Amino acid sequence: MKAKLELNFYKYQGTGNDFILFDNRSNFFPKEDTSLVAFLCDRRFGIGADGLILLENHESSDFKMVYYNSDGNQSTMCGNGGRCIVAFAKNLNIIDSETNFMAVDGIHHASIEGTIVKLQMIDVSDIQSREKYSFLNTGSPHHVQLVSDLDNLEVQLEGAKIRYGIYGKEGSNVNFVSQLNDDTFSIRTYERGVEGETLSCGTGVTAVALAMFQNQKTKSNQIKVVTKGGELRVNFSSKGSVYTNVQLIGDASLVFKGSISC
Ligand SMILES: N[C@H](CCC[C@H](N)C(=O)O)C(=O)O
Repeated sequence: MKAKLELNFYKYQGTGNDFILFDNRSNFFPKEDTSLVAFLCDRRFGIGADGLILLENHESSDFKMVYYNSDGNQSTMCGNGGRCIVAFAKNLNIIDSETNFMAVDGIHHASIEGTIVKLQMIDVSDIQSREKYSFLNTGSPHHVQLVSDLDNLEVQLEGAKIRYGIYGKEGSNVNFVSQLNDDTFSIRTYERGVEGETLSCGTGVTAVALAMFQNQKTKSNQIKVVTKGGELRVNFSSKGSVYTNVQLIGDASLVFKGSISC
């Protein structure tokens, strides 16, 4: 018989990508219980979210981020989740306006002003360009493909075909893109581990900005990306095909807090 848990949680969203966050500095959370994570993320039977994030102590940085997709499994870096945990750490008075925190892909510097969080992403140096798409890793794996009619695309269907058809069990996130003007793109993303379209995907937005620059669709290194959940900006430096000082910038805020018995 599993012991009853009374869990105090915080619900955050970053441009519509939504997460359940726990202050797990006391290590109370049963981190191997994937069915609990999937239940909490369930939009009918649980709280509902695209993912779940634990904030934990870390010996040499302000805190550690542990990320789970809504399927219950721990996964690779989440850019929007990274922006939300910075807002969470600020609200917990763990940080002021700047921070360095540990995540699955290493240390991230970030700053927060109001609800706008600027998150440094990993350097990117391996963008694989094919005839119809690019593949790169911005902390999570991303397929990036320009399409003609983004608004009417069946993202669930077409995204799953690519996620399973090209990338197999390991999978990839799948981003469909249209160019609005020289420095602005619109995207829709099928997210691995959610196995569906999310309103935005931070590592996906970052991947689109870098792939569009690499493929000479833009000359700007300050890119605006329009998602269903709002606008994000990606700034970066480039030297040849190496991208550094990659900054993901946008809104992240608390929606509500609560407790759940399970
Ligand atoms: N679903 C992604 C992780 C979360 C990415 C997304 N929520 C973001 O904001 O970067 C994966 O398993 O690769």
